[in-house]
Amino acid sequence: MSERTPAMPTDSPPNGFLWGAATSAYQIEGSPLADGAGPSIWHRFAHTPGRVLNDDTGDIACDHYSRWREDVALMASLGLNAYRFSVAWARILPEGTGRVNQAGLDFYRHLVDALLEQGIEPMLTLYHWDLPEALDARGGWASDASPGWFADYAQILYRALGDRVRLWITLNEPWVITAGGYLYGDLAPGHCNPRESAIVAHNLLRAHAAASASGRAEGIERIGLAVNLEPQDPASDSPEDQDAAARRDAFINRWFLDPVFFGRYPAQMQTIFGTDWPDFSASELDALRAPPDFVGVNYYSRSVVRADPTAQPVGARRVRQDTRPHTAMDWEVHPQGLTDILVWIQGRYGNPPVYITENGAAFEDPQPVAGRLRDRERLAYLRSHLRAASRALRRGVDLRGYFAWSLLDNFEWSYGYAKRFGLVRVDPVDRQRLIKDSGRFYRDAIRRYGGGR
Ligand SMILES: N#[N+]C[C@@H]1[C@@H](O)[C@H](O)[C@@H](O)[C@@H]2O[C@H]12
Repeated sequence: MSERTPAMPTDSPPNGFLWGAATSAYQIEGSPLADGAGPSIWHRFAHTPGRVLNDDTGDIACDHYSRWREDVALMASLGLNAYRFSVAWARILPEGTGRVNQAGLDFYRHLVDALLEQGIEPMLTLYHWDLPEALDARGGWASDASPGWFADYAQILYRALGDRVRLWITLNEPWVITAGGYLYGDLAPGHCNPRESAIVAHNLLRAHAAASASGRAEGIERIGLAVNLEPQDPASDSPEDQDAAARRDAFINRWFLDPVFFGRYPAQMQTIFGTDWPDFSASELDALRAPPDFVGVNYYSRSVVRADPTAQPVGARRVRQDTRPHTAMDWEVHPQGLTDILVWIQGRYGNPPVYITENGAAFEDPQPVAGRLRDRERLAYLRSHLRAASRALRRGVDLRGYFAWSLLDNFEWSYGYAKRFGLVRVDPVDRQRLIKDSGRFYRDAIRRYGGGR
């Protein structure tokens, strides 16, 4: 990679295109119990020995709860015109329902006002995995009452911030919430129960519908759903591999989008879960229909899929593409998959407005030298994926923005601080911020193609 900023990778995007970065509360804020906040399931999970690499916790994280003014200034210096963040439910409702913690609301109101003062559009995620511990004690997302809890929480935020936040996301990655938290158990709350996971997924969809309706009632006009999407390419032309890829496509890409757009689950879900799949009535399925005003696409990589009856519950497994570059998460670098998945949404769901709400990569960063961090691999990843987004725009996809994951190196869930996705380095000792070369590249791309703030 030449020392000079590489040729920009993309045609001019449409006017009003958002150039942002994304984070989430538990991953960056720290101070999880400050100013009256209640504990979340991630506070408990991270403090459970053995659950997180190196027993890292989000107790400090990026110390954003104290440094938010500095971080807004950092966003402005990068030229961002948008910023996606999440609200920690337990800062607003320490017990999950009932008593509102005004200090929690004030934190997010100050953050939003500071963003607006800098001409940065806030995109607010209502739920990014950190359920109040008090609600998990009452059954959590497996509880039939959970959609109501979520809708009530959402209404509090709509009323507090709806006059200044225009872009709302109900849930971040319901598939990961379900699979990580209730099927595979590597994420909070750490359950491994297929039937419970199917019920949790259903309640998450009910919660999205309830929070969407609650938002409409409050005059909120742009409510989206952020989903992790991953093209599933069969490893061969064999019927077995083709069927395996189709099952994994249903399991990962359509489990949540088909219900919200069509009011039905993919047919493969019954095959995948067998007797663990609940017998949902027609009215229960129809109640899931809640088309989002926009789809938030979190894209990282694709999968090449081979049939494998031992790889349950889908009977399919990923085949590593050893000849291709991979990130520190061992995910193949495959920018064409971003174009493909955006075009897939366009064709399957009627070309809805789309934001790339997360795209980025973890790599083993070099140490900074003379105040510069040359993260060449992350810069190349960003460049190739911006180019891929540009190809989708040329195909007529209604793409309205791109949010890099992530603004800051942060708490990467069960990997702790071992995996770094940031455009900006956060020193593990003093939390000092340092814009990496990838951040400089993004800044230059925004200046040249972004239309500015
Ligand atoms: N892993 N990984 C990085 C990133 C994670 O840090 C985000 O919180 C999730 O929304 C999504 O999984 C993607």
